[in-house]
Amino acid sequence: MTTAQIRLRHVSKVFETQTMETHALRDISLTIYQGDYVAITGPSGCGKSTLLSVLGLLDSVTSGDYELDGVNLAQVSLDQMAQMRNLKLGFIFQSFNLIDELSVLDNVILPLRYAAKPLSKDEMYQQAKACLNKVGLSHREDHKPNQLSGGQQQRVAIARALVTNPEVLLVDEPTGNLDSKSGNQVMQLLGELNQQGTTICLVTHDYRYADMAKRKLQMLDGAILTHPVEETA
Ligand SMILES: Nc1ncnc2c1ncn2[C@@H]1O[C@H](COP(=O)(O)OP(=O)(O)OP(=O)(O)O)[C@@H](O)[C@H]1O
Repeated sequence: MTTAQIRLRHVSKVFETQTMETHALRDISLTIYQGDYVAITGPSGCGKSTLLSVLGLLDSVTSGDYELDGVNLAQVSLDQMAQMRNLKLGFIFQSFNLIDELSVLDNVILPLRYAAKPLSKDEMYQQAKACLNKVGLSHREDHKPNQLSGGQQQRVAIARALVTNPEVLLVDEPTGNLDSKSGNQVMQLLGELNQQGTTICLVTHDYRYADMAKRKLQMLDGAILTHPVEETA
């Protein structure tokens, strides 16, 4: 686990409204390595989701540098950034964000329809079916999401995140809407994906789940309090 995949250097994020400025991230320097499993914890409002959005190229930084696989993102166009996001990153959120009108299989296929390199219909179906198999839901592929339990829906969302073969999974409170048994299953699945080589960055309020990661980062007021490994800023 030595190749740096993500490197933030002195990153800050300020949200400005007409009446106030919020310093959501303050001078964050952080390296995430290939195959890493990082859990981010901290009180409500400390900046965890903002950090994940920045890591996921869903939000820009106010200052500082972000390097993804050695590419400084300040030097790429918005189109290139969107391509890197689609190619390299997968997202899992607390709310499953599945489309109820589509079957489970069609939900999982969806990201492939927007891929830069379009696959044939057969390839898309094969890839989506393989991901559903990975999350143990092959037998539900023709169901609609609202015919599944919450835990099953989250596993569909995980299959959808995996279908583009992302190098990094960014995961925000994946168990927030689940009972503890389903939550444990989802966390076990994330652990297996990490063992198979996927880098994981997880935001969680649950310290039991944070303990499953290889490294824990604690945030407070937009800053990272603990650095279990030395950061090169
Ligand atoms: N779009 C926005 N505009 C203005 N302020 C924002 C915006 N998004 C987040 N913030 C503020 O930035 C700070 C960090 O928010 P963030 O959502 O990252 O916290 P969090 O640690 O994920 O919280 P929670 O655990 O409650 O989800 C908060 O003070 C929040 O109100």
